[in-house]
Order: sequence, then structure tokens, then C-alpha cells
Amino acid sequence: MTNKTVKTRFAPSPTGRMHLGNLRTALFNALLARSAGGAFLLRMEDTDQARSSEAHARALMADLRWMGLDWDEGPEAGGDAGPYAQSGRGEVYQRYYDQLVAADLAYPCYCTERELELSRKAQRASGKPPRYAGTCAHLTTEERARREAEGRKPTLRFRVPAEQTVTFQDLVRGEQRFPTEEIGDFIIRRADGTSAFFFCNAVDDALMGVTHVLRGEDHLTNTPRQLMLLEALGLPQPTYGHINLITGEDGAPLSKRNGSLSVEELREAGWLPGAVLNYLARLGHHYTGEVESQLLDLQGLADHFTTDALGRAPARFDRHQLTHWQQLAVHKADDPTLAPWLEQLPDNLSADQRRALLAAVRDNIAFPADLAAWGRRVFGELPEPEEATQDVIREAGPQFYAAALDELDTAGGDFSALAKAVRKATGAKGKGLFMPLRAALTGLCRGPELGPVFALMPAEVARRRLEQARELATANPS
Ligand SMILES: Nc1ncnc2c1ncn2[C@@H]1O[C@H](COP(=O)(O)OP(=O)(O)OP(=O)(O)O)[C@@H](O)[C@H]1O
Ligand SMILES: [Zn+2]
Repeated sequence: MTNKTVKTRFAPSPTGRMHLGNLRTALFNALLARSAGGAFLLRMEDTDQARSSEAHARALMADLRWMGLDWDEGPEAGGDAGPYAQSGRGEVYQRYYDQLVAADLAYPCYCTERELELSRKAQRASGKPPRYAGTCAHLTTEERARREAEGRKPTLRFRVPAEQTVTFQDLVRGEQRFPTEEIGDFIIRRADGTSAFFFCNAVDDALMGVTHVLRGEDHLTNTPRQLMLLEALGLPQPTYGHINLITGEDGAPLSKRNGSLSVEELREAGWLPGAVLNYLARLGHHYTGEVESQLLDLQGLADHFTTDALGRAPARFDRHQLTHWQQLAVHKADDPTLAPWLEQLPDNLSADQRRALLAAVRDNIAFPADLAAWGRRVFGELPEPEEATQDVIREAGPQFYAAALDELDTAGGDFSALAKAVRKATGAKGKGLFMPLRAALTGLCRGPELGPVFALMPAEVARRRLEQARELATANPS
């Protein structure tokens, strides 16, 4: 797609911390805009005054910026179609309510919650799907006046045209058909005067020039209602695409309400934005060819993004996949990205030591906590070695470590010099030479290349470890 006029949007409700499902919606819309050289817009859907807050809105923007998903138009960015928070758009909505009422395309409904519940019950009892029965659809002026006089506060309902089928081409699901018979006249303004989602969401997309809407499939059945509203108002209709919801490890869709893992928690645990981006971009969208498994930056992800590659496969959060991308992202990260990780290292290390340690272990760590553990491993105390490591040490035997201790001072931090000298003294070679040294010095049978790690290790630490290994091998011969 190359179209200057493509405009996408992310329209969250600032009612809680953003989770990965919300974030993927933002990402796909940002990628679609970028892939087309279009614009990406942010709009706060804060009509639920009880649950929305300014603090949530700020946190949401911080999350988006952390991911690099800056918006071209919206709160703090400005634009011609503001305000970009729905709480400030009451007058705009009023104009369109008036337009619908004047054309008799909307009418006040005085039914109470209890009356509506009774009606739904009756419908269910007679085997019909519950929907608004049209009780107030044709009230006379007098009947309305009488209800007003009783002090009833009406909602405003949209008059759904009878016997039509709303069809649209979904970017993900293909042609969709909804007979209007199955859609009751629906509320577009609540009794307290606030706007219902269907209404303000559709009107704002139209007024803000949004051309494409990618959103969760939880909105699929809203779309025919929104298309009818836009048609009634003579406003342009965007193209919609509905993507499967991401489910958690428990199988339930991620949701702000069920306390799903938030973007903030991911950030605090040290996940890198590049990892999260690359993981999410492939959850519901296929990258094919050589870029399928490559860590891409935002522009790279956009360059290969196409709505044709949006899929309907179930999308379950998979921590292992995310960790895989994290490892790639750590490997590729530049120094400033990982700089905060260095703060987790002990205070007595110099800046050079910290940087050298990071360079030495970078391909073997995924999180700041892993780096901190290597800090302890190289400069401090070893944790109790695993059974497999102890086996390697016992098998090497006390003479092996005695020889290593003899050569330690002459080697002077040069691992290959140490290895060479130990080989000469003991005849050990290959795996039989390097494994026991690795096991003794790091307490592990696997890990980063030993040379750089050994070069950083203070001589007295190395000596202590080789002595410990010698003792272990002496006390528990294999
Ligand atoms: N589990 C999910 N997977 C994918 N997308 C989701 C998921 N949950 C919400 N979305 C999408 O995120 C976007 C923003 O939605 P919204 O801010 O209303 O969040 P929400 O998580 O649905 O909120 P709440 O939990 O309060 O219902 C919508 O496009 C919605 O479809
Ligand atoms: Zn009614």
C-alpha cells in the first residue's frame, strides 16, 4: 500500500495499565501507517468518567513512547481535528445527535433498566435473541411529554433500518454480513448525557480522517452499528480489520480488568522494547522469507507489514517466544540501551569493569538480573555449584587443580596461557581441559567464552575457586 492519505489510530480507554493486547493493537496501526507513509493518530476514549484518569492517560503515552510508537497526531502532539480526548468533545457529539434527531434517525427512550430486563426475559422465554423491543420507537409528542413530566431521563437510541443487511469487507476476516433484523435500536447517548462507545468512536474516526481501523475482534459486532451510524450521518466509513484477541497463559483474553501483565511491568523487569515489538508484530501477522526470524527495527517491521499477512490463528501469549526475541535484542542492543543494566552491578566495580563484563557475557544473558548474577560470579562469591559441575570437578581430580594453581600467577589473567600451561603439566586437552577450568572458575558447565571472563576475574578470586575445586575433588573423589 502506498497512499499518502492512509491514517490509522489507536483509541484506548485510559482505565488501567496497558497490556500486550492493547499494545499490539497500537503497534499494528502504527505499522500500517508507516508502511503506507501515512499518519498514526492517538485518541483517548475517556467517556467512562468513573474508570478513566489523567494518570492512566499519561502512563499510556509513556508506554507507547517507550516502545517507540510515537503518534503524529493526538494528545501532546496536536493536530487539526482535536481535542483528542473524548471528554472534551461533548459539543461535537451534540451536533451529530441533533442531526440524527432532526432526521428522526434517533429517538429518546424512557425505558427503565428494570423494564428492559423484563422485556429481555420475555424474549428469551419465547426463544428469541434479546434485543431492544422498540417500545419507545414511535411515541407521540404527548407520550414523551408525559414521561418527561414523570422525571424520567431518556437515553437516545439509533433507529436501525429494517430489513437490510450491513456488509463490509474485513481486512482480516473477509466479507462480513449482519442482517439489521438481528440488531435492536441501540443506545448512542446514555441517560446521564455521556456518549456511548459506538457513537463517539465512529464519529471521531470520521472527523479525524481515519481511513483504517485495526482492532480486537471484541469490536467485530460493533462494526455494523458504526457503519449504519456513519451512513446516517453522511460521514466517511473507515476500512476495518478485526484481529484475534491475545489470550494469557490461562486461556482468557488479556484485559485491563483481569490484571494482565502490563507494559510497565515488562519494562521494569528489563524486557527491551525491540524484543516486545518483534514478538508482538508476529502475533497475528506473518513475516515471511528471511525477515521471518530477524530482529527488525520499527521501520523494518513496517517495511514488511501488509494487511494481507494478518491472520486468524489463535494468539496465545508465549513467554518462551518473547524470551527468544529478548535474547536477540540484547545481542543487538547498543550501549546506551543496556547502560541502565550496569547500575545493577556492585558499587566497587569501575565503569570499565562493568562495560567489559557486559561485553563478556552479553550473549549469555537476557535480563539485568542475569548480568547482576554474572557480576557476583566473576567478582564475588560463587553459588553452590550444580551437581553436574561438581561431577566435572571430581572427575578432573585434585592434581589437575593443583597444576592450575601452580600456573595461575605466571598466566596473569591470560586464559589461554593458563590453559596451555595446565595442558603441559597434566596432559589434559580439549573438553577435558576446558570444562574443569570453566566448572571451577564459574561454577557452571556452560556460559560465555572464558577468556574475557577470566581476564576480568581478580587473581585472588580465581585462586580461591581453584582451591575450592581442589578441595572438592580431594574430599569426594569420583
Ligand atoms: N486481549 C486482547 N488482545 C488483543 N487486543 C486487545 C485485547 N484486549 C483489548 N484489545 C484491543 O485494545 C484496544 C484498546 O482497547 P481498550 O483500551 O478498550 O482496552 P481493554 O483491554 O479492552 O480494556 P478493558 O479491559 O477495560 O475492557 C482495542 O482495539 C481492543 O480491541
Ligand atoms: Zn424505550
